[in-house]
Amino acid sequence: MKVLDNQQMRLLDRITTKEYKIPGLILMENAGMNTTVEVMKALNEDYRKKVIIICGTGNNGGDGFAVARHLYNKDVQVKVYIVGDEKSIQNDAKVNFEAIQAMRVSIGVLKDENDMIDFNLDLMKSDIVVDAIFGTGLNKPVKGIANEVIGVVNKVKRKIISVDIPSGISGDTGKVLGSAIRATKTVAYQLPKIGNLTAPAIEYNGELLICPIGIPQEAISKSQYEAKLITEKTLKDILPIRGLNSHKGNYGRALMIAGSRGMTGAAILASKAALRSGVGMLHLAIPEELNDILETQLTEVMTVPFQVPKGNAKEFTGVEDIMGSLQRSNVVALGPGLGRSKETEVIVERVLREAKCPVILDADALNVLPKMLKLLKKVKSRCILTPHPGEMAKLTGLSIPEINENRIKVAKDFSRKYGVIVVLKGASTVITDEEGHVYLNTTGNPGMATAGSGDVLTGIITALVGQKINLIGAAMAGVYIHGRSGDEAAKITGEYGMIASDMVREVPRIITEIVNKKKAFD
Ligand SMILES: NC(=O)C1=CN([C@@H]2O[C@H](COP(=O)(O)OP(=O)(O)OC[C@H]3O[C@@H](n4cnc5c(N)ncnc54)[C@H](OP(=O)(O)O)[C@@H]3O)[C@@H](O)[C@H]2O)[C@@H](O)CC1
Ligand SMILES: Nc1ncnc2c1ncn2[C@@H]1O[C@H](COP(=O)(O)OP(=O)(O)O)[C@@H](O)[C@H]1O
Ligand SMILES: [K+]
Repeated sequence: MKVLDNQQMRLLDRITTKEYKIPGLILMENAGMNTTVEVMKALNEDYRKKVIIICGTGNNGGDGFAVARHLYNKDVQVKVYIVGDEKSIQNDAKVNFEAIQAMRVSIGVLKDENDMIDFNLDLMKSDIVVDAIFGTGLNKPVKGIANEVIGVVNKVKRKIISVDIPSGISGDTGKVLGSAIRATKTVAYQLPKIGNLTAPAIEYNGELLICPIGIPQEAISKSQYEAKLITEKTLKDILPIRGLNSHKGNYGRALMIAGSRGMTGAAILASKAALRSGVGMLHLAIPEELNDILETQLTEVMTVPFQVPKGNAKEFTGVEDIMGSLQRSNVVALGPGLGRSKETEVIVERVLREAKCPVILDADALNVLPKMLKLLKKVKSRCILTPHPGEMAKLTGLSIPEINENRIKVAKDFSRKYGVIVVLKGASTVITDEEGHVYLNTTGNPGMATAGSGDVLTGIITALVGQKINLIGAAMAGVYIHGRSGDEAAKITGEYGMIASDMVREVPRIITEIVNKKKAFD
């Protein structure tokens, strides 16, 4: 599914009205009708309940007036409040405004402090609030009376249904512009906006519902978009069905360089996740002193023990053992639990210079990467980087808040600048490629914020690349499966008690489920 920014949504609206001759008023009517259905569900047929509809002076407010008209016709107790000057209401919104005036729906206007008294009283008596203050037209920080209204609405803890996007959220970035409504449910029209899906705004949507409003499919298929959502359907096109006559050689020979004293768990998690995601053969390069413990823990993995010098990193001859194994691999992943030592620097540098196969860089490989960023451009094959915002901050020199306020742009810029695929982790993981494509993940939950969770992701992506899935497909499928494994694990343990191994356990079942659906479809 496409995800649009404000301008792209406006363009799609315009194409619908101009080229497909569907008047904006019809779109607004569909939007109003669909939102009314959601309000009716929230009312649960209890006609004693009161609904307040807060409308801005733009088309988002127009949708709100249409909702008011339909609810009023159904004998629901409705009160409309307009934030701003009603004289500035125009076009389609004005048609709906004049209709509710003619129908004598109760309307109040909020222009200054004095108007807040009645509003507050009505708000206290209300059961449901419909938020139609700002939609995709929000273009500056919310101030004055609108800011005050948002503040009090958030405090009264009513059911809040936001029209298109919670008012105050930037549809372009998901950033809170001053203040924003914290909705219980958001009814987004036709396609989600970036702001509906990216952090930090995902906290504000409540339940997100995408409702059609009558924009023609042809117009949507031709429309420009900022990002695409990764869904189960995306994966059906990515994950191959295994040939009956296939053998382990068909599914890759992956090299994982992970783990160090005190961080063997990272190597174990990444390795198990890779095996559980179907890689044919997995070699794990680890310091020799850890070989016994890892061989005991990882029955199916072949270890590549390497010597770590006691003193001078220049005497790190063990790196040649790793490079030898690299020559025979069709994917290499490095970083989980590797430590931030001089040896790690040597390993990362040598891999970037010598690898002929795709390279996946995570954790400590990313931590030492700022010293040798330019090498990324020299890699013979392609790279996937899987930073969390902290690692991204080191890679870019930006602060973590700067990254989180503009996740898509930051990832996109880095991908373009260095010619790599970026998987910027966190709630709603963003994936970007060298050509500026953006993909947003829909799976996962806060239970995944637990040590080792990222190592599992690295393992899954490594296995998929090993199985010769193209890199961007592997990154997309990897984050989706990883998030679903978190969602499935949370159903059993809950978010508090979930640990990374619980996620590994769920991976095979999720992959099988998707591939089986694909088989049934084929
Ligand atoms: N055919 C269509 O297009 C369809 C569109 N649809 C709906 O329209 C919505 C988009 O409508 P929109 O473009 O009219 O913008 P909207 O979000 O209502 O806000 C604009 C108003 O807010 C004002 N304003 C902005 N920022 C402000 C601030 N910080 N503080 C104070 N004021 C501020 C701005 O003022 P101005 O910039 O003019 O000064 C203007 O008055 C979309 O989300 C969907 O719900 C559906 O009906 C389907 C058909
Ligand atoms: N709130 C959340 N919602 C969805 N996914 C999350 C959330 N918090 C963390 N995750 C996911 O969990 C993983 C954590 O990775 P990372 O921060 O590298 O952890 P670690 O280094 O401990 O393994 C990432 O894939 C991230 O997207
Ligand atoms: K809104």
